Amino acid sequence: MIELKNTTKTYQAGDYTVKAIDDVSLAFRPNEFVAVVGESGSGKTTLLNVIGGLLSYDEGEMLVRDRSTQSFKKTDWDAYRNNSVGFIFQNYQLIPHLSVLSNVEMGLTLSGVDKKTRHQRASELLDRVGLKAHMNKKPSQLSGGQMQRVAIARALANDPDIILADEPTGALDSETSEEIMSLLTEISQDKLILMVTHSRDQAKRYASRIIELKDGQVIEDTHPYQASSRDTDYQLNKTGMSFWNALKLSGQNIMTKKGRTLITAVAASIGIFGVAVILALSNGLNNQIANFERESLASYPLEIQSETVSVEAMMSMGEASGEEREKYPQEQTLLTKTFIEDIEDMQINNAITDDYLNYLEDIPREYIQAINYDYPASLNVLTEFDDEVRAVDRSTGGLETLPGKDENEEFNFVKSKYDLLEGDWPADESGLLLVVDAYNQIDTTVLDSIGISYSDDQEIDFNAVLDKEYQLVYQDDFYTKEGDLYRAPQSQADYEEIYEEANNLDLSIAGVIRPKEDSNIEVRLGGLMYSNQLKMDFIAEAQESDIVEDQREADYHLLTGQAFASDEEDPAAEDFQAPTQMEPPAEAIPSASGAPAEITTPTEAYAMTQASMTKEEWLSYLGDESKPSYIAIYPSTFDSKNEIVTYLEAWNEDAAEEDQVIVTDMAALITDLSGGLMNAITIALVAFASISLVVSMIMIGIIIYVSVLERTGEIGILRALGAREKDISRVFNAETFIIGLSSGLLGILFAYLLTIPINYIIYQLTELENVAQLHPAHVGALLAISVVLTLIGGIIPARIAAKKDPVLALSGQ
Ligand SMILES: Nc1ncnc2c1ncn2[C@@H]1O[C@H](COP(=O)(O)OP(=O)(O)OP(=O)(O)O)[C@@H](O)[C@H]1O
Repeated sequence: MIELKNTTKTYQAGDYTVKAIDDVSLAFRPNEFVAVVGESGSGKTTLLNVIGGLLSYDEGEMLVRDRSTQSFKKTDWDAYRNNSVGFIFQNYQLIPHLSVLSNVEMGLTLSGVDKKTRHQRASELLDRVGLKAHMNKKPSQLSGGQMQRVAIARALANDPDIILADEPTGALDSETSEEIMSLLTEISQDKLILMVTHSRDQAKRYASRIIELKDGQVIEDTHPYQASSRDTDYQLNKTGMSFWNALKLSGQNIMTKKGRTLITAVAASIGIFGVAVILALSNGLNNQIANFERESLASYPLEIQSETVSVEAMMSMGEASGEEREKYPQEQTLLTKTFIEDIEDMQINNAITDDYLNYLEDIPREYIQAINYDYPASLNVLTEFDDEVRAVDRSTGGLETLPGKDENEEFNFVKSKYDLLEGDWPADESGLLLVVDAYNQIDTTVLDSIGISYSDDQEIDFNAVLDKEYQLVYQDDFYTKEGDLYRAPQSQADYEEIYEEANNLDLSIAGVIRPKEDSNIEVRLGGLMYSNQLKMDFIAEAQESDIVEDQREADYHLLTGQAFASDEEDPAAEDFQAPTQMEPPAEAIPSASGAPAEITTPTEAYAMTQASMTKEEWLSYLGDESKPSYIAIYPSTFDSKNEIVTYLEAWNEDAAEEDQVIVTDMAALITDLSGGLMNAITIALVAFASISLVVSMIMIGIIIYVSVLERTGEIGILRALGAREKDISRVFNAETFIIGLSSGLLGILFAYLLTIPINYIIYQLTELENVAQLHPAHVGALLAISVVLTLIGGIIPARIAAKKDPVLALSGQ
């Protein structure tokens, strides 16, 4: 059955070594009751543990059913203990948090026997040791003798070949001892029993063979045996514990320390709780921002300008040129950069061709609220003010076209976005609208320009400005031919004269309007708005005018007689205009009825005679250009804007590079900024809260280590029953898993509960509803993070547990 050949086991204790078993050769019969006796320290327990596979021998050989164990790997020893050996200890070694039945079943569980068979076999054995009625009790509810019977039943569960009993009656009174001994005698009918005992009497009474040890050597053997039979078909059935069983085992263990586990889980949940609250808030705020954008930014148009400089290019103006340069250097040296030389490359010339305009016309109408076209032509609008006639100065504000291709469209738009405070909506193009801001204000500079008198302490009645008159003067009347040149009006007398021209179109203020409360249109200065049709008519007239027809022919400026600036001019030349002048920023936000910076006053008209002007620019200014220089597309909804963007991008995909048109999306720019900021704040806060996750992780590690210390005995028993090292770490990983999952769930629960008062407070402060919202994806991720982090925290203690020496573990070390 079992055979030791010159087996030696040496303990290394500090400097000196102890040969606990010294060159022992013994063979055992398949069924006999062997008592091992000897003085204390003679090596009895060591012999038992070597035979039981709990200790490895150093020299010699051990055969199991004639098979050498020298080639046994760790897991083979585990399987050997599980399949072939049953242990009975002096102090019973039952797992306290499992029922009697589960204790008996454990060995079967480890060898993968199914639940039903397990249950049947365990109850049979409990019946055999007379404890069937107690099988659902916990070990602590039994007497010593009863506990030892449970241990015997457990030792028999896997039907092993060998039962190893180390002083099985050492803790029992004599009467109970006798009962246990008769039970063992009965078992020895068909099994090998090796029993360590201090009592020679007991050995003589029950054992069929007595082996006496002294200093690790056999000094007496009453019934020696020579192994003869050859039995070589010994097969090991590998053991293992499924994660589910580990979970059940640890779950039952945790049930014995509910309070502590709960406190641990609560403490560990703080990190998850913090991150969950931050994510809930940032998720909610992002939703709020998205909603806000949907509602408000829908009114921002998509803009197309004939000439534009990309935002990125503008931003690069103050930055280092080329390679990385140090900011605020110490060196007393001057460095060069070539921003202005490079600006030409940064400038985008959008080819607004007829084809492109037609393409814009084909945008499905349901996507669009209005399209606003602005032309470079400048209207000559005059008005009377303090008995003087003056031109309305568009550079300081006052005149803007209404968005919309035709009257229908522009009035739909303006009516949906503005309230009419006084007067009527214009009946035709001669009607102007006076725009005030949310406080009913108009800037004084604008009032000066559009000729409305005011004094600081006096409010102007809306009725006083209604019907105020203006004159639109056509080019033929505005510019007078003098010889080869033309003259722009300069004196008060000139203005008074042209103000009375019969051809002039009479304009008047038809109504006063203000942006609706929910329109999100911000009026900056206030001023006048006129219909698109008015400008189209003016342009049509201008194209037939003398000055335009003559200017087309002439190569010099008809006001000054001087040559024009060339189109191919070197941009680095001295009269280069800074990009801010190329594209007045006011035009970027056309809804702010402010100051589209086109030039109409005498002084500024004079500026148009500057040498920097090209012929083309001057002609456009006069009105010889029917293509818009600026287009604003107002989407009907936030979603339809994306449709429009897709539609416009399709044009660029098909077009050659020079025909591509860059569309500016101010709203997207704002969105990117705000979204990015929100994400940055979230990341910072989550990183902060994650510190507590790390703290939790360390805490879990410590708690699991404490659990390892407490469950040391259990580790020993499980190992004796055949559990692999892997199964032991699995048991503790299961424990961390339970703690991690519960702390994650608790953290989420607390975070969810906290969102209720948070939302209440935010609502009281801002009237924003349900800002803090936990996203299901975040919940899932946080639970996973909680479990993974605690598992990481538990790895080291679980490894310590797995590496524990089973013999030491059994003695509680
Ligand atoms: N883990 C160990 N490390 C070092 N020495 C050990 C260890 N375990 C046992 N020994 C030594 O090995 C020898 C045999 O010990 P063992 O426990 O086998 O004796 P025993 O006969 O079972 O004693 P007892 O009857 O007191 O239980 C003793 O000298 C003991 O001190």
